[in-house]
This record gives sequence, structure tokens and C-alpha cells, in this order.
Amino acid sequence: MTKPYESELHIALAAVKQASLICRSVQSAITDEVLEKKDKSPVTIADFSSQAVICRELLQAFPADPVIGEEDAAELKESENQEFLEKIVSELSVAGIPDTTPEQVCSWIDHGGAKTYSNRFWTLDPIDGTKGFLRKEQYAVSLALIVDGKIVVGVLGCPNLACPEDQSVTGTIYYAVAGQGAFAMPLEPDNSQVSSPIHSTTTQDFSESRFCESVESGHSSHGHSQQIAAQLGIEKDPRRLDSQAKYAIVGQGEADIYMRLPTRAGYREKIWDHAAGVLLVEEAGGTVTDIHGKPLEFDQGYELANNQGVIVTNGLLHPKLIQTLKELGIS
Ligand SMILES: Nc1ncnc2c1ncn2[C@@H]1O[C@H](COP(=O)(O)O)[C@@H](OP(=O)(O)O)[C@H]1O
Ligand SMILES: [Mg+2]
Ligand SMILES: [Mg+2]
Ligand SMILES: [Mg+2]
Repeated sequence: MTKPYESELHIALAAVKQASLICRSVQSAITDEVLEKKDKSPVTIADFSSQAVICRELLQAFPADPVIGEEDAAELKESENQEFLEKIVSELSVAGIPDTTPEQVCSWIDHGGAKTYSNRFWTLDPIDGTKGFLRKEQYAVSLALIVDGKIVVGVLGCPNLACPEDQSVTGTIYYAVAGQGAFAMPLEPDNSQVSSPIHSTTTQDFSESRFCESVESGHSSHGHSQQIAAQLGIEKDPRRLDSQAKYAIVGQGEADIYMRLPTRAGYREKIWDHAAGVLLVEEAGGTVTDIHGKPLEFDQGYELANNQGVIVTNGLLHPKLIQTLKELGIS
């Protein structure tokens, strides 16, 4: 008997793996080839290459499924970016992807251009933590399937994160299917037999807890997290790392808490920055809400329109943390 979403998981794992290996090879080669997006955030050859290969796989396996991805090819089609596009094409062809013409590559990338909610869709962040990628630190390739507003499959490729089972191996793929648990396995070699379950901690005492947060103080208020830590008696230094690798860290019990505290009132979190990580942590035993303690709503389009910030814990620490945010006037 096949398990629910077995074929979706199989395709998602293969796609994220392929993209993670391409990102890894681009990261070892490039330093400064960045396109600046309209919102001034960076995007690299690897972001586009990753979105192209994953969308290509999804298009082949599940042609009817929309993909809400972070990137689109609009800027790549501008003549001033022709050289940049050529580099993406060449990266994909070196990776052994057939039919790589500039037009085909743009059309794969644009397959990820859905922006509105439907009852079954994928959401993709081809590189989450692009700033971490450029610093040669942490980043993640994140893919999730959402059905009727519920995250049912989540896959997170973390090419620079040590494998929980064997810290000498760098590069881990995490995955979860709703109701089936959360797992980690080495990105290489290709051997899904070695996947092992991950679990969040059972820490109940804030003085023994560790939290993690973004490296970027523009993405999450470090001042507010310090205030909360002081109030709750958290003594350990926070772990700062980029991307949804933070969800993996809580999921595998290396931290008890991940705080993402709004830096400005109007900002709405993007679904691709969270979907895979949320399922991973929930299936590992943890809890995820916004700063008000409300569940994240993945049926609002590409943004978490009804939520502010994100709070992730092992579950046990959740109520007190949410209450403290309120008491301090942060939520
Ligand atoms: N003002 C803001 N508040 C919260 N998140 C933001 C933000 N501006 C950008 N981001 C998101 O922060 C993500 C990175 O998260 P982190 O800082 O935890 O690594 C970015 O993803 P990308 O790197 O995919 O663009 C981007 O979507
Ligand atoms: Mg980005
Ligand atoms: Mg992101
Ligand atoms: Mg991204």
C-alpha cells in the first residue's frame, strides 16, 4: 500500500536535491554575480537555476499543479541581463539538464510565477537566505505542497548544514509529510535508506533553553528578542543563522525556540519562507504560530496576510513565550 503523498514526496526530494547540488556548485564558484531586484534584495544565478530545475521537475510530474515561487524571469528577459541569463543556462546544461535554451529556462522559471491561492499548489523558495548564500553561510532550498490550505509535504535542502546523525557530513535534506513524521538524511551520497527521524527538545525551563533567529536584524528584531530573553531568563547566547535552516535546528533539537519578530508594522511574511519549515517542526513535535499565538494561514495567497511574525518552539515553551510577547507590548 502506498502512503499518502508518496509520489509527491519522491519527486520533491529529487527536485530539491538536484537544485541543492547546483546551488552548492555555484556557491563554490561565484562571489559577486548578483542581480538587484526591484525591492533592492539580491538574487543570484543559483536562485534562478534552482527555481528552473525544480519547476521543470514539477511541470513534468504534476503539470496541473500551480507553483507559487519567489522568483520570476521578467528581469532576465531584459536585454541588459542577457549575459546573466546565459550563465544560468550554462549552469543548468553543465548539471546535465536537457533542452536548456534561454527561452526554455525562462519558461521553467515562470512556471513558478503563480501568485494566488488554489486548493492544491506548491510553494517554492529556490534559495531561502540569499544573503547567507552570498556570505557562504547557511541557506536552504525550500519546497512544500499545500492542499486545502494545509501543508502536506515539506522538503528543505540545507547544503551547508551538518547532518544530525553524523556531524562530519555537511549537507542535509529534511522532509516531512503531514502525519508521517520528520526526517533528515545526507544530501550526498544518494541513499534515502539512511534517513532518520528528528525530534524537537523536551526543554521546559527557559534558563536551559536556546533560541535562534535571523542573522539579518532587518528581517527580525534583535532588540526585541534580547528583551524577551532577559524577561524569560534565557541565558544561552542565541544562535544566528540564515534561512529556514532555523526550522531544521529546532526540529532536530539543537535549539528550543526560533523567533522572527517584525521589524516594521506593514511587513507580511511570504509563504515560501515558512511552509516547508513549519511542517518539519510540527512533525518533529514542535509548535509554530505568529507572534499573537495564531496558527499561520497558508490559504491567503503568497503572503501570510493574517499573521505577523513567526514564533517556533518545542511546544512546551510556547504558551509562556506568547504571553511574554504580549506583556512586553511586542505583540
Ligand atoms: N522586513 C523583512 N522581515 C522579515 N523577513 C524579510 C524581510 N525582508 C525580507 N525578508 C525575507 O527574509 C528571508 C530570509 O530570512 P532569514 O533572514 O531568516 O534568512 C528572505 O528570503 P530570501 O533570502 O529567499 O529572499 C526574505 O523573503
Ligand atoms: Mg529573495
Ligand atoms: Mg526566502
Ligand atoms: Mg529566496
